[in-house]
Amino acid sequence: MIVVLMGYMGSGKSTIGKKLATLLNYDFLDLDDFISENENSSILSIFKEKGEIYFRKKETESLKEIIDSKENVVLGLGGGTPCYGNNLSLLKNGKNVITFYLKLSIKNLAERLRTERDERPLISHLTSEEELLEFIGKHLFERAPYYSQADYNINADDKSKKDILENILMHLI
Ligand SMILES: Nc1ncnc2c1ncn2[C@@H]1O[C@H](COP(=O)(O)OP(=O)(O)O)[C@@H](O)[C@H]1O
Ligand SMILES: O=C(O)C1=C[C@@H](OP(=O)(O)O)[C@@H](O)[C@H](O)C1
Ligand SMILES: [Mg+2]
Repeated sequence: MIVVLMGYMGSGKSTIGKKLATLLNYDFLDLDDFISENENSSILSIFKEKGEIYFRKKETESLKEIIDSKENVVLGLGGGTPCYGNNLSLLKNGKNVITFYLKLSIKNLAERLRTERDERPLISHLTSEEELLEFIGKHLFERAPYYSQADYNINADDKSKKDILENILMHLI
């Protein structure tokens, strides 16, 4: 089985994904890290030096490779992954792929991302709190229709990591 976590930047895909993998005794794969390692470059540098279109191409190629070749892994996507190209179809049609959307409010996301903008090229330029809130609001409105097609929507707003993990595990066991 491939357990996939999707959701907006800062929703906890990487953090929860690692813990979930440990609990399931699966390997954890973070799509961003997979791309970074293959490209020998940080996500921020890939965006800066090669541009977002290049990143999106690598993102789709990497997703395909993982879905075709891995088993018993938890996969944390990037925030944009389900919203580009045929990525969502790859996930929905993948054999033994189960998808979870970590769903958080704009307010919760902004609180987390306020201190974590530097490594995230799409928001690193936003300086004021109002700008960040406005950006997330519009962006999430565009992306939510993709995220909500996950097999399970997990309410992660104000929830502890433990609560979120229990909720996910409930659907897996
Ligand atoms: N349930 C939670 N409660 C509080 N903070 C959390 C929770 N889940 C994740 N975080 C924190 O939110 C930040 C973003 O998490 P991260 O896993 O990097 O998100 P993503 O990979 O979805 O962008 C990190 O600082 C992480 O420690
Ligand atoms: O939302 C996005 O389009 C992106 C989210 C990032 O991953 P996280 O969601 O882990 O921050 C990373 O893939 C890249 O910066 C683009
Ligand atoms: Mg991440």
